[in-house]
Amino acid sequence: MHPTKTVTVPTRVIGLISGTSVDGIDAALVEISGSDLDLQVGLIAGQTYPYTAELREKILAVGAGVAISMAELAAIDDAIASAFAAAAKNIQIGYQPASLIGSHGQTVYHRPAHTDAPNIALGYSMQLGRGALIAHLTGITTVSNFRIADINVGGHGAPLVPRVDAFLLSDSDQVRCIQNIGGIGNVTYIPTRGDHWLSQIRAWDTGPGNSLLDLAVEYLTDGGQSYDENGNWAASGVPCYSLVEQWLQQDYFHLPPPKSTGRELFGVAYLQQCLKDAAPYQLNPADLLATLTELTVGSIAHSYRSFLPQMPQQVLLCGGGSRNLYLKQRLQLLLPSVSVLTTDQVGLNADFKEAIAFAVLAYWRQLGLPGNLPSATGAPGEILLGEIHFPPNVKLC
Ligand SMILES: Nc1ncnc2c1ncn2[C@@H]1O[C@H](COP(=O)(O)OP(=O)(O)OP(=O)(O)O)[C@@H](O)[C@H]1O
Ligand SMILES: CC(=O)N[C@H]1[C@@H]2OC[C@@H](O2)[C@@H](O)[C@@H]1O[C@H](C)C(=O)O
Repeated sequence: MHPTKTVTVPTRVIGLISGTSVDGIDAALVEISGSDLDLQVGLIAGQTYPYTAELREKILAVGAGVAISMAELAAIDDAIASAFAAAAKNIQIGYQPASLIGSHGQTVYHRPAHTDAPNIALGYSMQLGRGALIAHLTGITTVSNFRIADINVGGHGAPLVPRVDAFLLSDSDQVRCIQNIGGIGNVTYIPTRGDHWLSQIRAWDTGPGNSLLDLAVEYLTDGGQSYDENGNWAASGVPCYSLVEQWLQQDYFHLPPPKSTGRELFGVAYLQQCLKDAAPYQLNPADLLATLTELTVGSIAHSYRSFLPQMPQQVLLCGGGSRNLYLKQRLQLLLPSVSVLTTDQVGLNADFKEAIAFAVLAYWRQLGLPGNLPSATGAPGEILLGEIHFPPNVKLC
């Protein structure tokens, strides 16, 4: 795993992703130069484009296992691609246009190898919003379907952001953990830059981020609210530690990395079980939210203690959960020796980091550079990620 020296010219790229919260499309218009240790990314514009309520509901239903026909699947795939293409067009308004798009798409299913299908050697992960249609609608070369190459060689295909974290957020003095708190949480542990630092990086999905909290808020408000702004509601409650301890016994938290997960595990059925477990304690809504927050931060702290080679000096939060002040405060209490900050505080936008990462992954694909980190995904080696789709105006030969 040797950093390479590739001569590059600054490239304007759009990164697109809708994550496991299914709250909308994060779009980042960036200017990228360099390749690895000299990688530089300037964020020109970042915007979230919410899905229509109808499309969001369909996506959540498909993700939750509701049966649909192949024709309906194709229609959802194309509706997502059209929404992604519209986001890509919109983010460029008023700026020099981009020459490349990196689109993660929308995950609707993720099954790591040997989970629920012990005899199948390869995992399965499905992201909708086909890149070919995005390229067709925008006229811009589009890289998509990033996870499949890693999965095809036996990796989890997730998390994929760690290699980007490594080159944008490593430091010569500080050992860092980059902790994303989206629907699902994931960490990238980065030792200080030095000999073999890249091969010493560790990364995995820590478990629930906001997924259970959001579902609980929706349940408690009868669909009136979709999340707990700043964690204010949870902050007015008291966590039930016996429940948190009970929930932390769950297998996933004890599985050694590399590991990945999704709403298939930490989704509606999981929350229903949590509500059943909580019934004897007669928690009020605020206590329930405080307890679920404690599960998120407890699972993060537990996984650091169990699986990191050493505690970091800094944890840099990103993703929507980094705005949840109560959650951040609770995490700081559980990690007293660590400074809990956000990636904003070291110059990388915490809301658009994932979108930026998929712009970088597309750029690396175009340069012929690998995008995965084998220590993060469990793949046997580095590999090129993403399928390239050319727009109709490009001469193919
Ligand atoms: N001000 C806020 N206060 C509390 N929570 C917030 C705030 N803003 C966003 N969030 C939480 O962040 C979530 C969205 O986070 P994000 O967009 O990072 O998730 P995602 O990218 O969909 O997920 P993943 O990273 O798992 O793919 C919201 O659903 C909400 O729970
Ligand atoms: C299958 C899938 O979409 N996984 C997401 C999810 O959301 C957070 C966590 O679980 C992470 O593993 C991944 O996304 C980021 C962008 C990644 O691949 O690094």
